[in-house]
Amino acid sequence: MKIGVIGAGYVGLTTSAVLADLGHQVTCVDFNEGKIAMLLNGEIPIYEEGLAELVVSNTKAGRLLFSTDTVSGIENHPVILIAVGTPPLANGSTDLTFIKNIVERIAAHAHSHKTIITKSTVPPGTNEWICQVLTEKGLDPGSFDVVSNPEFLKEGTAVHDSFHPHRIVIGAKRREASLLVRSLYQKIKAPVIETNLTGAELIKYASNAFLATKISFINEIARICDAFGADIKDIQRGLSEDPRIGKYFLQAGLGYGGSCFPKDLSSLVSAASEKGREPSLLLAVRNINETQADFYLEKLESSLKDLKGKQITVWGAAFKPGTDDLRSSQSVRLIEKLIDHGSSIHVYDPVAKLNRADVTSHKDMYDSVKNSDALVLATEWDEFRSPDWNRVKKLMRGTLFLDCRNFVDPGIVRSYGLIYQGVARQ
Ligand SMILES: NC(=O)c1ccc[n+]([C@@H]2O[C@H](COP(=O)([O-])OP(=O)(O)OC[C@H]3O[C@@H](n4cnc5c(N)ncnc54)[C@H](O)[C@@H]3O)[C@@H](O)[C@H]2O)c1
Ligand SMILES: O=c1ccn([C@@H]2O[C@H](COP(=O)(O)OP(=O)(O)O[C@H]3O[C@H](CO)[C@@H](O)[C@H](O)[C@H]3O)[C@@H](O)[C@H]2O)c(=O)[nH]1
Repeated sequence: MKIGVIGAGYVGLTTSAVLADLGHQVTCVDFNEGKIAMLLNGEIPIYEEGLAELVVSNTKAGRLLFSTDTVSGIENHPVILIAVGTPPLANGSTDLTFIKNIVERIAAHAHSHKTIITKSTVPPGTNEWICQVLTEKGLDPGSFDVVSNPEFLKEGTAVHDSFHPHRIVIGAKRREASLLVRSLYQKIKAPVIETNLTGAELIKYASNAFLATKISFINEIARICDAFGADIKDIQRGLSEDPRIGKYFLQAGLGYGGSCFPKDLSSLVSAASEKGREPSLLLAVRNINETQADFYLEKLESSLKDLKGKQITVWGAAFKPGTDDLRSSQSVRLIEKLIDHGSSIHVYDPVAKLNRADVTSHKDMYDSVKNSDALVLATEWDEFRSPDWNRVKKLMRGTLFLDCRNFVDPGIVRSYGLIYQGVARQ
């Protein structure tokens, strides 16, 4: 099938490469000229395991093209997949500017039947609204279909997740449109859930809200365990053995970040409030996450007495390992709090680039700890699991190690003469 994908970000680029690999003819369009120039040059603008290989092989096979020409992307493809950003506004609701822009362009340049697939995460009611706008702008309702087909990939494992999704959700008004989208993914083995447009939008929001709830739940339990001197890792193990609870998304720590959970939770809160429904659980989930960094800050403060003038090294800046994405990173939230308290910050991340005037970024993890009073592990990259602790201890001025992700063995760290600290760790 001929597909025009609008947006070459984490979702658009991955989806383009995967659809091309499944045998479709894909043109990935982005108005960011720099991004498209890189892609045309065989370079990948984001860090995502396996994506470069997939892009290169499908480009060579002639199934994957890149362009900045949105109009041709619309005119030349019967299937248009929207994967533009839907960032948060200051009040927590969703900024639909990029979606509106593309819908207007579709209205102006759709000269034959179009199946418009919304992959971007959008608030309930948005796809119905797209149908309405297209009709108001003069498109015959029979000349287009709008399908909500939300994306569930995780950054860091985006390619794998796209080939092996837990489910494919398709929201449509007409059976034919739903079947067409099903056929795009014919080669992928996954349960298909068919619903209407708003149902699909809400499955996406409910999924992210539930996962965020699990994380805030375990972080609240960690706060309680910390007060009683219990180890959260034991509680996690005990919970996970019950299949009704499950073992995923119960890693206590600094809390959730990224471009999705914080934004989508706020968007759902906003959508619910607009309809007069008080989302009290979601508000609590968000509140726990927003205050989680304070617990780690207090741990540092209680050990170092005064954070002012202290040199603190932070390992990990990305919102999670496996990505260069810094959006809503909890590590950055903690760094900003430390700066506010007068600490000087040194950062090392194997991939993410934190370019800020008030932070010293290092290319080498050992250089980053030289003369530091404390070392903070904020993102659990593999290379932080068992560094040369001897070297770390010798290079540091102080002895404090704060593990914000419960990632390393406290006994090992202590055996090198360092002080191990965490929330609810023994
Ligand atoms: N990042 C994820 O892990 C993830 C997972 C599932 C769903 N989502 C959702 O998918 C959507 C995209 O997320 P992302 O992380 O890929 O965003 P992104 O910011 O990485 O990429 C969006 C791209 O769209 C381009 N764009 C915007 N308007 C355009 C237009 N009119 N024409 C051409 N290009 C245009 C931008 O230049 C940008 O490159 C969001 O709604 C997000 O919530 C993201
Ligand atoms: O047990 C856990 C699991 C995750 N996290 C944190 O939660 C955040 C999000 O992690 P993850 O879900 O792995 O990454 P995302 O790439 O943001 O993916 C989420 O958001 C995407 C965008 O909507 C969805 O498509 C995915 O299904 C959903 O997992 C990160 O900061 C993690 O550190 C925890 O603190 N504890």
